[in-house]
Amino acid sequence: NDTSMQHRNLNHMTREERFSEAMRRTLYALKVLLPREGWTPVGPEMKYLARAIKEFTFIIHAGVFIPCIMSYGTNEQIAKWFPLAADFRIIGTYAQTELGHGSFLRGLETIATYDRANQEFIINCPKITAMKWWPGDMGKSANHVLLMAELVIDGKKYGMHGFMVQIRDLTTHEPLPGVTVGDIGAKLSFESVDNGFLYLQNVRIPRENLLSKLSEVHPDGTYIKKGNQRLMYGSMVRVRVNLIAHEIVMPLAKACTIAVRYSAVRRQGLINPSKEEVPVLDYVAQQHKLLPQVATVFMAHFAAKQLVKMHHDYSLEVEKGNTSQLPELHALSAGMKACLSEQGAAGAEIVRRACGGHGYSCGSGLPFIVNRMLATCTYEGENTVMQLQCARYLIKCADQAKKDKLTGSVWYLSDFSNMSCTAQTFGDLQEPSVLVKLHERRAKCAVQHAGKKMQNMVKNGTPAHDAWNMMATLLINAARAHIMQYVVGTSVTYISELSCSASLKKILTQLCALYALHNINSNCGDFVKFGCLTSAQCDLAQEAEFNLLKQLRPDAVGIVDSFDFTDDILQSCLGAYDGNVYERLFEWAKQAPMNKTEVHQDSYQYLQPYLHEGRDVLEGRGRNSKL
Ligand SMILES: CCCCCCCCCCC/C=C/C(=O)SCCNC(=O)CCNC(=O)[C@H](O)C(C)(C)COP(=O)(O)OP(=O)(O)OC[C@H]1O[C@@H](n2cnc3c(N)ncnc32)[C@H](O)[C@@H]1OP(=O)(O)O
Ligand SMILES: Cc1cc2nc3c(=O)[nH]c(=O)nc-3n(C[C@H](O)[C@H](O)[C@H](O)COP(=O)(O)OP(=O)(O)OC[C@H]3O[C@@H](n4cnc5c(N)ncnc54)[C@H](O)[C@@H]3O)c2cc1C
Repeated sequence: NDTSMQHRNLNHMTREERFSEAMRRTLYALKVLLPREGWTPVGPEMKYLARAIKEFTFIIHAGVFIPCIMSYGTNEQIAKWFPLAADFRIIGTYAQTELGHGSFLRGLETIATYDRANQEFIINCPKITAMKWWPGDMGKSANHVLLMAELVIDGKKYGMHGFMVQIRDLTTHEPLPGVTVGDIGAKLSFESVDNGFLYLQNVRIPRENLLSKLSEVHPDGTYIKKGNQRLMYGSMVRVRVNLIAHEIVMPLAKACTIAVRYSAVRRQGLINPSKEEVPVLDYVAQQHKLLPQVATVFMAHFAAKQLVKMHHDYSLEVEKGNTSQLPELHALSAGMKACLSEQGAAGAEIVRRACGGHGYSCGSGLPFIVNRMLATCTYEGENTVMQLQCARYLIKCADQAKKDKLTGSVWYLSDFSNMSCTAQTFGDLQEPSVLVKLHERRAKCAVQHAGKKMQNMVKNGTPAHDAWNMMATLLINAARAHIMQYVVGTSVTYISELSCSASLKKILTQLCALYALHNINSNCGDFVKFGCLTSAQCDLAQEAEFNLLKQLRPDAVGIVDSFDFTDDILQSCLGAYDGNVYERLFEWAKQAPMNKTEVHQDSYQYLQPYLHEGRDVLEGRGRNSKL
């Protein structure tokens, strides 16, 4: 309720106004509202902010830069930089992606060469493709970067390492010598974020600025490895784990809230010709668009909670020196980020489109959400690349399953029990245990199918890397199937263990079944091809989904109300709690800058001459037509 936190109408602001407004609001929130004993920029308050502020700055500073200091810094380096970063006395970003490389990290070209005589690293972008490009907060805000660069000592390359590099003067904010930095220009979304470019030319930093938890360089240039070098990729794992809740579940919940509320208000057309116009939410076609997306919000939320717990437990083990969980966590986080961002972004567009013309208006709040969710499919690991990383792990596990009993998220790959489905009615197919088994079997068959195809190609003389490349689409499907069985399985377990009222558990169970059935019906080719379902059972699966839509329709608005977004957070004329859609749309449109004058001044410049001529024609005064 603090007016300083209330959103102004972002759609009627320029990009620079939005950049300034987001910075003002974020700093106000962080500096005024939140500091409490033990506050940290990655604590629960940040989660509140991520929910409450439609556009805020310093996402990378708080969500990536600071956690990286904790992950890659020694205790001394943490003691030095964490307090400065937590109090915003330094503003940082995570500068890894380059103009020429983002996915293939071994191809990064920025070099950090050790200068033994001066005990410094010389940072250099040897050519334009080495320039850092995309990091958030880097164009105009950050004065430091956590620079990911190839470490070179005496001409020998040691791979990607993290370096703390100051890029702007802490007083004047001017770029330092050797630093060319700026904003990369307009993007599909994240208008308020200054994603930037950074060209470093022979910038010198002290030896102590190599973040040295995992490796260090002694004054004489001796390189010491201190841990599993794959932990150098740990920041990306953490962000992939965290972004699911904040950048996928939360925005999709907002979009569903808007679309379901609007669909309950919007009357359009007739179902029974003898009755009055119906709310579009009464159309089964509309329920089929909206309710599976509502279900996705809950299931992705439950699965993300499990992943966050797994990441937390893994982090505790890493502190003890045990990194054995890293391969599974990497595969799961990469796969979850890719598959849920794909589902979430597609789902947000489905519900936007379900709102007709007003869903195309920025006043609905939906285009903002859709465009922003599209970015989740690219950043923090482009989805295709992430799905292939997940598949790489699955293929290895499938081989291992032939001789070992697997555990963890891949346990089903060594489950050779009879998994045939005996469902005879659509009710049988709404049973959580049946749905879990179906998803496990489909995933196991998809992984084995891709693996078998590649093995056969290699047996016939195809090089393994070519077989991998040619079967990539099957591998990606296997990764998706694996994640779907993980989401369904963890959600069923989570709901069964949830202590809540029977009526709430019934609704959550129905939503879980809806999510699973919608996934089956959207991928029934796999389920039939792998013998999981007969054609007749596929019909029952569709019947089961339609039955759940009917059961959930009466509670649809109550379910999205439970997300408890305020009108200020939603910023939507269609999704406001009072349902006064038309009055809100009209008021919103009238505030558009285009309407600040009755006649737009450019009309006088370009249109007026023709208007006069038009009047002459209308009043019978001919004119020499030159047309
Ligand atoms: C309150 C805060 C809320 C959070 C809100 C967040 C908002 C987000 C805003 C947006 C921020 C965006 C930031 C960015 O985009 S940062 C840049 C992200 N970039 C990437 O993700 C790059 C993706 N590419 C890679 O990770 C690697 O290049 C790739 C893994 C694809 C390949 O690496 P490499 O060639 O070195 O490895 P291989 O494929 O050959 O595999 C080698 C082995 O290493 C294992 N591996 C790979 N990655 C990891 C990892 N991350 N962790 C652990 N292990 C890993 C891989 O499995 C191989 O193992 P095996 O040999 O055993 O199979
Ligand atoms: C909004 C936003 C914010 C970002 N913030 C940051 C940030 O703060 N810090 C940072 O360092 N970076 C950031 N990035 C950059 C982001 O991490 C990269 O864009 C991402 O990693 C993808 O890399 P790329 O852009 O080089 O695409 P590429 O890797 O070039 O991908 C291009 C295409 O090639 C395909 N492809 C690539 N490799 C393979 C493969 N092995 N197999 C099959 N297909 C492949 C991809 O699937 C894709 O379709 C941000 C990007 C965006 C959009």
